[in-house]
Amino acid sequence: MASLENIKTPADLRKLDRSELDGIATQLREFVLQSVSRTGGHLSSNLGTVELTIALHYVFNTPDDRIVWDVGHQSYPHKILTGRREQMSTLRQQGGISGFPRRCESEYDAFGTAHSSTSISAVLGMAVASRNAKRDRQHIAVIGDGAMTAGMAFEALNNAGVTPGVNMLVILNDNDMSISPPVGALNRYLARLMSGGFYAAAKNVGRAVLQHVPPMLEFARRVEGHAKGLMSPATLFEELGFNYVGPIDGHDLDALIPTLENLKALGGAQFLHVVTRKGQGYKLAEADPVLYHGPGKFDPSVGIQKPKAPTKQTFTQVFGRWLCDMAQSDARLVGITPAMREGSGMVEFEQRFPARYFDVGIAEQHAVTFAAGLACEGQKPVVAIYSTFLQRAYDQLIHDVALQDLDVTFALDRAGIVGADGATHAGNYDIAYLRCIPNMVVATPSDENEARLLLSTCYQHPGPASVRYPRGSGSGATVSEGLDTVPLGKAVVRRQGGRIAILAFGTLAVAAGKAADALDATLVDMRFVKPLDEALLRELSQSHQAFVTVEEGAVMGGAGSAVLEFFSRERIDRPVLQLGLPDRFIDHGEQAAILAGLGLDAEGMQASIRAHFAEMFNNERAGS
Ligand SMILES: Cc1ncc(C[n+]2csc(CCOP(=O)(O)OP(=O)(O)O)c2C)c(N)n1
Ligand SMILES: CC(=O)[C@@H](O)[C@H](O)COP(=O)(O)O
Ligand SMILES: [Mg+2]
Repeated sequence: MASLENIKTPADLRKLDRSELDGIATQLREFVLQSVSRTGGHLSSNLGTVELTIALHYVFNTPDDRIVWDVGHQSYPHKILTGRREQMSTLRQQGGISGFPRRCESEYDAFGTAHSSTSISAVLGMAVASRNAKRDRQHIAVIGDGAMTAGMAFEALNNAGVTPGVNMLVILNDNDMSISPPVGALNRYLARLMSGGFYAAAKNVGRAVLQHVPPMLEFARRVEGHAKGLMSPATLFEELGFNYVGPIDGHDLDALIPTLENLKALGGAQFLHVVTRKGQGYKLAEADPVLYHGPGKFDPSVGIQKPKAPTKQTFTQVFGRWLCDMAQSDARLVGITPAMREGSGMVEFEQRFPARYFDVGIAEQHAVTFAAGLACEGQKPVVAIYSTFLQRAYDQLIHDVALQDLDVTFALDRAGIVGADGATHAGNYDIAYLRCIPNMVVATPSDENEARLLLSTCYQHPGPASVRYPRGSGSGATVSEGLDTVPLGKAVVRRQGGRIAILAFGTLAVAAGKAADALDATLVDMRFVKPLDEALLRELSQSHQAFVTVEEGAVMGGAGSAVLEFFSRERIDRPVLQLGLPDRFIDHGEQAAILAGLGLDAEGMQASIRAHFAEMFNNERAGS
């Protein structure tokens, strides 16, 4: 039997006989399961793409032919077949391989992905470049039914369908799931494509043709004609200019391989609809693909277990509870998520307030403008969104919400370092990209209780407002039950100290507090980046010689910059040390370790402050 261990590159795979591939698929699936159970990572989607990955590398001449994995969270089988099997034990850990495709990691990773729905645009760009260079190669986008709901995917299809002379194949990997169950009219349309016995018949297209292998072009025409003959009327994708084939069974190599060979021979703009199951081959994941979408480490023989001891409440949970409480007290509240119900803590809200819950699909831009429309008519929308994904909706935030001063609350989860997902998902830029927008309130809670207070405060503010909080939990502060608010733009002095004032924006306040204790510095929980508590800053500048700003966000343009701008405007001549995230992308790893590595733990802050203000500390020592 052919062994997975002997496949160092796809060329080794291509040397195998077709009959050996089923054995490889079994080993590959088992390897994915065992490996992810030891490292944590995206499981269900990868179990679902085992056969598709084998078929693609078997049929196409990778890496010369380009494969772009949309989102890329389903690319582990691809990593394993392209020389990274042994490195899978380092997946998503500091110094290890990424959980997503990266051009710098392998020549087989044709394009870096992680934010969804970019694959068709990227592949079209590559296909046009190849056409212009008269290079004969294939360009393949593998995109899930969830990722297909984003506007960007349709922008690309719209463009591709009328672009002449491009060799591109879009493979829709339809598992009838996003992270949570799929939503929207497109999902209903895809379900219709599979109804009425059509899918059952189409499933056998490849197998039937394999039995009498005709010359390639004849074969191609027959498969094409057969699949199309089953379709009436033309699919949406045909109307957009693609040659649509499918749906076919994405776990059946006898269907996949001849169909891909056929499409390869045809060239042009091809669209293949493949049906897979999320979690395929691992019963627990098949039964609950949501739970197994992105698990931590677990024992595959028993599956994911509930923690025995109570765990600290996460910021996501604090938000979820607050949302339900506020919805209970204010009938105008509506909650919006762009396809991140679980991750954003909205499961209970959906159950309790189904008519006020909106999962709009992977459609961040639409989510924000949809909220703007709701706000125009007196509803109070809360958009729950990861900091990194709000980047997608920046123009909507400015043009549709802030410019019209609409009452929309943004609950920004995963602000700052996110850990295992790495640079693509890091929420490092929201302070910088939000604080420059007129009308926008930017709140940075320092702990879980502050998060609740600031959510209520921002919600009651009659204009656009954002509250940012990180992945996981904070100090573990007890969270009050009420819906109290705090004065907008007012900071709180948590510790009165000597010559240095540390201004903390957000959850790094805890580490900053320890540094303040050690240095006998003043500690201020700033609460808001905007409006900035200018009165307090003016006052502190009278009594302190130096300032330190601390934030888990990009230093450039961040909260520290806001303080410096204010000092400059007011001609306040005090040195300011800005502590925060440097001007480079920060790779995956464990959150606390990354922060410590950047000098953003208590010891690191202390050391930076001592070094930066060495003269002051030396004089102090000399004077005492
Ligand atoms: C722009 C953007 N929004 C949200 C996400 C979070 N996200 C990652 S995977 C996923 C679901 C994707 O569904 P699908 O494409 O069908 O792939 P499947 O998980 O079913 O394999 C979502 C919402 C993302 N990666 N990018
Ligand atoms: C691939 C993707 O974008 C999501 O699955 C993401 O990895 C979820 O991150 P959290 O685990 O922080 O919810
Ligand atoms: Mg899907």
